[in-house]
Amino acid sequence: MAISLGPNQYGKAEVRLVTVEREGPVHHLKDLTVSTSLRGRLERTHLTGDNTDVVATDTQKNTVYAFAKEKRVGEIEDFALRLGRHFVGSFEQINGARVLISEHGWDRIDVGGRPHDHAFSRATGEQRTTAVTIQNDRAWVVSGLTDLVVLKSTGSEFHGFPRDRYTTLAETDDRILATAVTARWRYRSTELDWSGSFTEIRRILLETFATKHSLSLQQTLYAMGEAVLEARDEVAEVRLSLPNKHHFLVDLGPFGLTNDNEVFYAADRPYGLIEGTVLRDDEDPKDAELAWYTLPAF
Ligand SMILES: O=c1[nH]c(=O)c2[nH]c(=O)[nH]c2[nH]1
Repeated sequence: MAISLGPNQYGKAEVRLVTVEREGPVHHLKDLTVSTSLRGRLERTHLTGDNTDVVATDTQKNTVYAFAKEKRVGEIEDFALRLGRHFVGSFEQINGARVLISEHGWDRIDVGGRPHDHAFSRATGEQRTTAVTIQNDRAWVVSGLTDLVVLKSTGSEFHGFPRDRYTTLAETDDRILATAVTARWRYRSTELDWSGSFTEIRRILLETFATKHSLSLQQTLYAMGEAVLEARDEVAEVRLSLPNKHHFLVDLGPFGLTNDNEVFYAADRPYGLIEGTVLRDDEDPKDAELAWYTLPAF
């Protein structure tokens, strides 16, 4: 029986990097979690333990910190591209790299109506993300956001689904719709105004969630992805993962009270999980395959 080494990668996961950029008394904070993975001619270490080709994960971590000092970190996409290209360009045996970065937000503390120069409070759980893939001299960028929690208190219905002997869910033409958006979008280019693009895509996702009258979370998911692709030429495809954060009407009957869509129980789990991809038809599927390889499907 012949046995061989299949696809593999290795690196340092979740390097925590915080930088302070000083503009006189005003400080600018960047708070990142960076993961690097390298691919290439790595049979020797796996098959015999000969580490000649292994760029140590410790070296990968140190490179993240040194790069943060040597040049302004800037946008997470640019930082990830620099790191990935460095590893592939510097080591002949390494022909591919994946760099994942999530950015944690900090808001300036308001003191007497003025944003403080150097004191911050952690923003919500929402994070901005990027996944950069380098393969020889090519690069792909998949950016996104996680945990953008949204709720609309009307403008959402759910009915017309099949009923069998296990179905108890009541049909509704007016329910709360709430979710924590994880969105990732694949860019068609590696040189962009990343921050401007992110801000616009986030705005479009929020606006569409708010304004699209929803007959299902699936319909809302498609509408959100479609709106991004219609407005943003730089985006090739959008993947969304939307947990349905159910808000159930509380039965107030036992207390002799009616519930006119006013009192809800916010369930923690289980939750519906609606996931999907919205695509342009004219894209090369090979690009998508390489850009998403080993990333969560949604
Ligand atoms: O928007 C929804 N989609 C579903 O597939 C579903 N299933 C369910 O029980 N509630 C909902 N809501």
